[in-house]
Amino acid sequence: MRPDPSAHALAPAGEFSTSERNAVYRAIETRRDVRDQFFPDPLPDDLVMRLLRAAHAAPSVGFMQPWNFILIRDAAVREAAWAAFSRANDEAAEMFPQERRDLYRSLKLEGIRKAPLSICVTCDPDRAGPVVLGRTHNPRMDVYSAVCAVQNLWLAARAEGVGVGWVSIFHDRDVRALLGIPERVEIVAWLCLGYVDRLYAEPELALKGWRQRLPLEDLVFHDRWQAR
Ligand SMILES: Cc1cc2c(cc1C)N(C[C@H](O)[C@H](O)[C@H](O)COP(=O)(O)O)c1[nH]c(=O)[nH]c(=O)c1N2
Repeated sequence: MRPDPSAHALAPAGEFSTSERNAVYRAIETRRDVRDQFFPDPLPDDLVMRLLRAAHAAPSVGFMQPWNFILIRDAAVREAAWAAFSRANDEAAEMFPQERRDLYRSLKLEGIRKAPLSICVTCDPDRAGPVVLGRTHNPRMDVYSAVCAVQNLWLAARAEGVGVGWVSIFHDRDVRALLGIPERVEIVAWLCLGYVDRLYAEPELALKGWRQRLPLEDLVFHDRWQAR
């Protein structure tokens, strides 16, 4: 039976108070990718559930909610993930020109062993059947939806005093084998989570001279693409 739409009145959008609005922007602007500042203390289950509920509140194409969240607390699994990272990171280092390679190698690019919890976020393209509202002309839309879930979790974590670090320096096949993820399911993110009490004021990669934030005005076009 179809739900009766008239039974669902629109709720007032409501205004955010100034402090609520400031809090949202503060979470956005001070969120950081965390690699090294994790405390080892386990995250309470109710906190993890709040973060997952934030992720699950994300927008998704055709409301397909294609995500799964694999919670990884087992130190042996995290150790194996770190080994997979380490192999991939050695390969990655070789791909940069010599003058960048030493700087690359000096960067800490994961917190897999230090963070008490990892979450692997996946995208199941079959979650809502073969034809999905909004995905028909761009099959990547399901993965974009899963990335929205990651960002919701990341911002909620910032407000909870929990650091999050996204690690993508892996061969897909290594993570797939480690966690038993079927071929048809896409691996979207490996996230490291743990309490933090200090965060860099700017992206660590900027502070360490890897790459600087681009001026926003260079990225905004009006009405059409502008060659610059
Ligand atoms: C899809 C994706 C994948 C990765 C990242 C991010 C995203 C969005 N980032 C984090 C990235 O380096 C970081 O977001 C930027 O440097 C900006 O810093 P803040 O996030 O603002 O601290 C990241 N960082 C890292 O140390 N190792 C990694 O493998 C990755 N992978």
